[in-house]
Amino acid sequence: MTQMKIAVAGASGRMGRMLVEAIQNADDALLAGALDVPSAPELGTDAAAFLGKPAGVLIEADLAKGLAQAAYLIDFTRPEGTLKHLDYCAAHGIKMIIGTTGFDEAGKAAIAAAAKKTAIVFASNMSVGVNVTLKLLEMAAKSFSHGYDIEIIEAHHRHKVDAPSGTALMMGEAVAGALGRKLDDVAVYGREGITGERDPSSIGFAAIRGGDIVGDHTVLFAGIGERVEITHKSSSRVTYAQGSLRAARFLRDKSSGLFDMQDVLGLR
Ligand SMILES: NC(=O)C1=CN([C@@H]2O[C@H](COP(=O)(O)OP(=O)(O)OC[C@H]3O[C@@H](n4cnc5c(N)ncnc54)[C@H](OP(=O)(O)O)[C@@H]3O)[C@@H](O)[C@H]2O)C=CC1
Ligand SMILES: O=C(O)C1=N[C@H](C(=O)O)C[C@H](O)C1
Repeated sequence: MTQMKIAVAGASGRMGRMLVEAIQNADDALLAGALDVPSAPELGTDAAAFLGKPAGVLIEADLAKGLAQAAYLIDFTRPEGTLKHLDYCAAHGIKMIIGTTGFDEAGKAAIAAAAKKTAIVFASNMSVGVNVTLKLLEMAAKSFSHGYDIEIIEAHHRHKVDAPSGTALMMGEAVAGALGRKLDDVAVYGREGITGERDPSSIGFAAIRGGDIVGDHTVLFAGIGERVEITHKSSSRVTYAQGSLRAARFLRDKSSGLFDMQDVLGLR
């Protein structure tokens, strides 16, 4: 089988490096390009230099140069970066795997529109564990639909810029959907001061930031006399990188369409 020619955006970032390493170690993938912002100190250097084994691929800021050889772009950057890459990829038929979080509604609509021109997997969490947990949450939410308060607690490293995490929001969507509620109508993002008693239909979010926590998520169903907690903890970013490669493999035979990791993992 031919190798997938994959470029990585944000190549010198935490996820970018994980992805470069995963591609270098995969028999069915070839690192075909690397992008980063013009101010990145690593610009112009070999994307795999940090592994001590150069790939012969330089980190570029220019999209035409960085994507010239690529059939896929894996993008874990920031919404404004991803949306710029999206336009280019849609215009040039480059498939995308988008892991970036923190999009507003307009950003999500732009991704859906681009998926009419190229194939895209877009998911706030690429790990198998989190995606299976989403199914467990749907089941639990249906059983705890009355008499249980639902709160979502997430913890991440000190460098994370968006809150709540994309995963916490996906978990909120899964739980709200199973209960026939709209997350926008019931979400409570943090509490302070005289808040009044808890609205029983609400879904609360709390975000913790500190140190090098890779990503912890707990959904709490709190009743009278008991509580159930469903928790996922990532101990390494490798799970996100491997999930992204699975997503690229899933896109091999697709030329357009918007998919998520539930599609990739056959969980829908
Ligand atoms: N879906 C999933 O499974 C996962 C999603 N994520 C998400 O991925 C994203 C990146 O996370 P992480 O790797 O930790 O972050 P980092 O900050 O370590 O990496 C982001 C990279 O993108 C670059 N970048 C920043 N702004 C832009 C821009 N406007 N255009 C292009 N590139 C840009 C950064 O450059 P510079 O450092 O110079 O600013 C950096 O190289 C986040 O949104 C995070 O939530 C993370 C892990 C898993
Ligand atoms: O920024 C991170 O690190 C992570 N971001 C994703 C999110 O916002 O859910 C996925 C994972 O939790 C790590």
